[in-house]
Amino acid sequence: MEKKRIVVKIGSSSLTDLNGKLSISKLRGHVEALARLKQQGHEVVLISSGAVAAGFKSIGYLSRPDKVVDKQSAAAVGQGLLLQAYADECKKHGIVAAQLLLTKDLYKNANATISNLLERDVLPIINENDSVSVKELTFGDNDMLSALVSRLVHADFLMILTDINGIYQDNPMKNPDAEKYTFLTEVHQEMENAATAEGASGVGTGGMKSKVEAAKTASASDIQVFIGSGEGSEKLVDIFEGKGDGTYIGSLVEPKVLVTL
Ligand SMILES: Nc1ncnc2c1ncn2[C@@H]1O[C@H](COP(=O)(O)OP(=O)(O)O)[C@@H](O)[C@H]1O
Ligand SMILES: N[C@@H](CCC(=O)OP(=O)(O)O)C(=O)O
Repeated sequence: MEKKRIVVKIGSSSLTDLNGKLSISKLRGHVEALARLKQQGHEVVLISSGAVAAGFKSIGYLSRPDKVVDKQSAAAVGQGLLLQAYADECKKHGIVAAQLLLTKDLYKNANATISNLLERDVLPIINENDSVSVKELTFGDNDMLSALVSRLVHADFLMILTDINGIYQDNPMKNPDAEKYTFLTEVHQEMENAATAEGASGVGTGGMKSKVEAAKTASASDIQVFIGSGEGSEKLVDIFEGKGDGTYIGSLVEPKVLVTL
């Protein structure tokens, strides 16, 4: 199989339990799938949310806080815990994990470091440096961060894992009859209109809207995009092979069908 450079983005909704707290068992499942993808010979970069989810309880909040400074404080505590959990799980698969906390004004400086880490078979794990990112200087959310990093490192594939199995014509939480987009060659206007900022879980930022914007940014640079979910240790390999449960945007993965609604 041809070696590809793959960026995997895991959102808060895919890392948390029903109370919005970091779920180590979910994280463990993702690491197993990342390890399988690496075993196939691909270069893998992980963009992981979850710092706020991992930290809010330790600093006295019963649920995920809303105020920016509270989230920044929760992230300051949680990021260390998040990375420790990743490092522990990665070690079980013989993988060394590296942490990169990026800011919007300086993220391009990370390019050489990421490439060097990939050459050394290390798994770069990237998050926004939440505690120092103020409103004017944030990526918005990790969806756009994942698209920009994908462009920076000339990735072939961006896989955005979330709590829903793809992009629907309408938010399925409101409209259960909404149909799903499966394979598209590019983001089109109907899809942009369909994707709302609402997040069902309440732990994510940006909802589907930010994922579609990220998909638009990445696919404009010829990066194949997948947005959806999956189960088990083969889920990322399945996504790579076109068997993922979600929406594909781009022309790397068959079938190359443009769906127009
Ligand atoms: N058109 C749509 N298709 C699918 N999901 C949508 C759509 N519009 C809004 N959503 C919502 O977006 C949510 C995922 O976004 P979010 O909670 O931010 O995830 P994450 O934490 O993974 O970044 C879904 O749970 C769903 O409720
Ligand atoms: N950087 C924040 C997450 C921000 C974010 O975009 O979250 P999500 O929409 O769940 O990917 C954190 O680590 O908690």
